[in-house]
Amino acid sequence: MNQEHLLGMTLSEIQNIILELGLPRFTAKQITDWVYVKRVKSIDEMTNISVRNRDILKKRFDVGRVEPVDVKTSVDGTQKMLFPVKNGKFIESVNIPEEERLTICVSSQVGCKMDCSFCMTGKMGFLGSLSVNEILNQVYSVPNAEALTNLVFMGMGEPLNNFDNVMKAIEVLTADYALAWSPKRITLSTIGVIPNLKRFLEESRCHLAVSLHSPLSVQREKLMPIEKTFKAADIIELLREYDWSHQRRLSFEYIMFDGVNDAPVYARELSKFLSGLDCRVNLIRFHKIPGSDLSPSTEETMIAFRDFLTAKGFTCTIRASRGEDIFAACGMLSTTKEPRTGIQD
Ligand SMILES: C[S@@+](CC[C@H](N)C(=O)[O-])C[C@H]1O[C@@H](n2cnc3c(N)ncnc32)[C@H](O)[C@@H]1O
Ligand code: SF4
Repeated sequence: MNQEHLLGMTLSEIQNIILELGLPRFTAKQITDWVYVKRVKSIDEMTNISVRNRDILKKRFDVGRVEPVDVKTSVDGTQKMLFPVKNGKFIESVNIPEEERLTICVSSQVGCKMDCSFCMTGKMGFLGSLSVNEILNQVYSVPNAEALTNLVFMGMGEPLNNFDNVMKAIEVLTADYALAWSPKRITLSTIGVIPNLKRFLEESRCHLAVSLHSPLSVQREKLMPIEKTFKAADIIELLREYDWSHQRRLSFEYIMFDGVNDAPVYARELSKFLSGLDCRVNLIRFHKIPGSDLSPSTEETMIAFRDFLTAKGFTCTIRASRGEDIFAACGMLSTTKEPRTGIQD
């Protein structure tokens, strides 16, 4: 039986279905409450809906919750979950505990077509986009799901290449009838697919992280083929049109590659490139991947780079690597072969 899933539907979509099925109008709100707030896994648990009406629902729908088939826990407490998705494929999600927070790093696609030279997910190629159900199932089915405080779209895939489903997932996360999260608890990371970036800025109030990695177009193009189509300079120009001085946060991610983009001249160019923008810069240690000549910068180089940008007035941090021992760190997610045999840093 190919059931449709309730998890992933907005209130108005459920209202339309309720009308179609001839059920009482208030059933829609009861369903969103059971699925999104009470977090039930089956229609039978929706005990304030009559048995007859539950039977009508069950003919076409299920809740659509899927448990991870594998959970790995890092020495630093980071957890990586492997979820099955449609067509026999798999995706990974990561839970990152830190002080008072528990952040989930969700995937938006299986693989990615953007082919950045430093990224394991990119090496998989593009195998499909996740449905709203598959995105939200990560949020509902990871261990400690009810304790999650923040969400980042930094797992597998380019979220702006799955725009409609990512935006609908954000709608559910922030809707009063569902999790009622503040959009400030959500950060979308993108390499800058400009048309959808513009829509994201206009249609959501979530934080934005832009993967920049070089202030120089020629170099960025070598690292990230997207630069041919959407130039970082045009992304910056677009971002300058928005007011970032209030609650919404803009950050730039900058992976530091030894001898490539980590010399003082790059720090100077970067500060000129971003000058006047109210933003943060996150320096990311490169997690080495098989088949790539790139290597991580040294700790001293990263500190000097950070100190330069800080002196120029930027809030600049060196992002702590989390979950490297279980291949859960940024850019290390890949589900080409399961179970994976492992790569070494
Ligand atoms: C995997 S991407 C997913 C989100 C989106 N596609 C993007 O590129 O921003 C999340 C972050 O991981 C970074 N990343 C990718 N490969 C990496 C690696 N090998 N080491 C460190 N960071 C990496 C990306 O540059 C990006 O900033
Ligand atoms: S860094 Fe992001 S956009 Fe680039 S290949 Fe990896 S997932 Fe795709």
